[in-house]
Amino acid sequence: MKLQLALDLVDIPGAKQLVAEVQEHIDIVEIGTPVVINEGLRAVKEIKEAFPSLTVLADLKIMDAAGYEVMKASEAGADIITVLAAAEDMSIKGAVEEARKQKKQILVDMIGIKDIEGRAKELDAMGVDYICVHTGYDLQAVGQNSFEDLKKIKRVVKNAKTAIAGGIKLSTLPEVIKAQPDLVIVGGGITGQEDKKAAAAEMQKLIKQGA
Ligand SMILES: O=C([C@H](O)CO)[C@H](O)[C@H](O)COP(=O)(O)O
Repeated sequence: MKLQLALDLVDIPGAKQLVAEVQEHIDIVEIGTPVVINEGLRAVKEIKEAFPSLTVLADLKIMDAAGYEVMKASEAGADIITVLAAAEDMSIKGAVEEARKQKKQILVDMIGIKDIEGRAKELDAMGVDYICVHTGYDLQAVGQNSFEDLKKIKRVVKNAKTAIAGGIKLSTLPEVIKAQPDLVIVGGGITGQEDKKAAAAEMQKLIKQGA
């Protein structure tokens, strides 16, 4: 089980500072969608150059023109690129094909999907690398989480790795770990803490114990 730090509410210098602080306690650093919107793929490039040994995920949430966008994110240095599960199958397949060419990986984000099991089975058959259940900020605000959805995908996914994102905190991490995802994605649960390094270290410890 791996820990991914999601960076959403920072600029490039802020991202570098944060990664420098917690890097020994995380496996993957995510350049979040708001950062890509504000700073472009330059954010991916600069973080990869500054921290070459860390796996970098570009959270582009691709919906169309997937092959092209995966190619551009790959050129910027992303190791993993996100595509939305709601995208057309043609787009998912295009993303997987381009990622194979570039020796990169695709994480599919299930945000907004209603038939979790059905879509996860289809995505698994299309050869995606990760399937991620995700409660976005807007549903976190009304108290939702993806813990049950994680159990659902764990039951049906045979090949892809499983991941979970959305409002995970130190207090809820043990419940997440029990369901044994391959990847736990945490943003505010680390970046919103006063002592970010301590929060990341504690999460890493729990994950290592539970893996
Ligand atoms: O993907 C995300 C969200 O849609 C904003 O881009 C976040 O990175 C993801 O939800 C993890 O962040 P937290 O919910 O703060 O843990």
